[in-house]
Amino acid sequence: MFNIQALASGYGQSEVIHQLDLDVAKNEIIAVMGRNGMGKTTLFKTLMGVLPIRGGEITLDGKRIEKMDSFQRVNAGLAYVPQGRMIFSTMTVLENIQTGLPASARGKVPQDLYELFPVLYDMRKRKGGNLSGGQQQQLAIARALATNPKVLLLDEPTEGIQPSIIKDIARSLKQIRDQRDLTIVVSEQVLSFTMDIADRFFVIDKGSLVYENTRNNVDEKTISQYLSV
Ligand SMILES: Nc1ncnc2c1ncn2[C@@H]1O[C@H](COP(=O)(O)OP(=O)(O)OP(=O)(O)O)[C@@H](O)[C@H]1O
Repeated sequence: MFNIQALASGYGQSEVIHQLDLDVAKNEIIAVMGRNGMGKTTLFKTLMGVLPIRGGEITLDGKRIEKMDSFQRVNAGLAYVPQGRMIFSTMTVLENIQTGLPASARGKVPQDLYELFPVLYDMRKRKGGNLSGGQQQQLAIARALATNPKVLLLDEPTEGIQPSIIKDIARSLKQIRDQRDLTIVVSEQVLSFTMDIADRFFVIDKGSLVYENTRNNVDEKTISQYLSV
C-alpha cells in the first residue's frame, strides 16, 4: 500500500539514506527505530518531499509520488507529524487544527477528531504555545489527521513527553488506525512505546535498515543494542 524502493537522499555532498526499501500494508503500524543521527528525520523529510529524493521510488496506494511537491503528496494521502511537533504557538488550538483542514470543510473540525482528543476541544480557544508537550503532540496529530490521510508519518512522537501521556498517545494511535483504516509509520527510540503499538519493527542504522521483524517474533534485546549508545 505504501511502498518505498531503493530510496536515497542526503544533504550536500553526503548521502544519509542509502538504498532503503520498505513495504507497508494497509492498516499496518510500522516502527522505524534508531539512535540519534541514524537518519529517521531525513527519511521522513524525503518521504514528505521536504527534502529532495536522490534516487528510488515512493508509491502510495498505487500512485507514484516521489516527484510530487509536498502539498500534492498530502492530497495523495500522506500526512506528517514532524519531530518537535511544530505547532503554531501563537495560534489557538482550533486555528492550528484548521490549518490542516481541506477548504471544503469550511473550517469545521470533524467531531471524531475531538472525540479522539477531548482535551483539544476543552482547550480549543487557548494558544497552542500554552499547551503541555503531550497536549501539543495530540494537537500535531489532530492537525495531520485533519487532512484525512491514508498514511500517517510520525517522527519521534514521544520525545520530551511524560510516560503517562505516552500511554495515552499509544492508545489514541491504535484507535485512529482502527477507526480510520489508517497506515502508520512511526520513528522512535522508545521501545516500550513501539512494543505497545507496532505490528512490525525495523531498525535504521547509518541510513540503512539493518533489522526487521514482526511483533510476535521481535527480539527486544537486539533492538535495544542498536538503540544504546
Ligand atoms: N540539514 C542538514 N545538513 C546536513 N546534514 C544533516 C542535516 N540534517 C541532518 N543531517 C545529518 O544527517 C544524519 C541523519 O540525521 P537525522 O536527523 O535524519 O537523524 P535522526 O535519526 O532523525 O536523529 P534525531 O533523532 O537526532 O533527529 C546525521 O548525520 C545528521 O548530522
